[in-house]
Amino acid sequence: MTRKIFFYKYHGTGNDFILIDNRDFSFHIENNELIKHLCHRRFGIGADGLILLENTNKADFKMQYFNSDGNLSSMCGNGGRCIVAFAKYLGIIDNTTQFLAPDGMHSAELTPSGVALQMKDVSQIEQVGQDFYLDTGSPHYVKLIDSHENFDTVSEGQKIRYNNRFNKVGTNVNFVSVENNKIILSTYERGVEDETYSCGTGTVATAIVLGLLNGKEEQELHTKGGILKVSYTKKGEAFKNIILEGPVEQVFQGEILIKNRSKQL
Ligand SMILES: N[C@@H](CCC[C@H](N)C(=O)O)C(=O)O
Repeated sequence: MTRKIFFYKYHGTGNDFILIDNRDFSFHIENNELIKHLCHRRFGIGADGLILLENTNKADFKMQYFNSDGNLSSMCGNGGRCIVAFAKYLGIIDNTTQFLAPDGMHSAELTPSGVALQMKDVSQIEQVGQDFYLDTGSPHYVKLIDSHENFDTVSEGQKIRYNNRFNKVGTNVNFVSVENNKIILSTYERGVEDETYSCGTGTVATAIVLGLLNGKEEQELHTKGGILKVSYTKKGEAFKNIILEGPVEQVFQGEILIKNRSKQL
């Protein structure tokens, strides 16, 4: 028998996601093969990840995030911005919200230019040679490079993501250059195992690293899929009140046909 599940497709600066209203818990999160299939760009809908909006008694809603490999993962900044717009679309929230995400509670608001999302405070930043490693809700390695011209983010990203240190748990890898006064960022994402057009937690990690070096508390970063703004307050060693802001867009609605593909659904 074929079952149908309604889905929505959103992107935040080109980081694209399948969103499902799972307040009735009818979509089973153990179904990693189905999630992987839905995210497949040839055989499925195609997306960098899948996000479930669920009920919780602790906040307006709960966000569950899966990478396109089908596995439940840590925080997704662009996905967090998309789910806020989705909650507004569903009439769950008005213009401000508190919601529960994989790394804890977040507050967010809809702004004229999209969604501004408060990210978790960051105080531990490890220097690795000339590079940096930090957790902004998800783990991020940040490397400063001279230029993105002829730079291969996938192969350079894989060298770090699969090195002895990160091979098992993985890391996202960000490359940043400053060209013509523009901050240009590219990201190799674990769990997608490819370059994505933008990564919210990676943009925050990169802005923090740049903030350590240039002292600025507000920066605009250019990703492949658009511009994201990051601001924060630096208190001693800690970066607090971190806000990630940028556009989000609902681009599709449709029905997923479940043809006995999965035992759980
Ligand atoms: N695209 C995301 C990051 C998603 C999580 C990442 N792939 C991981 O598993 O660490 C973002 O916008 O932050």
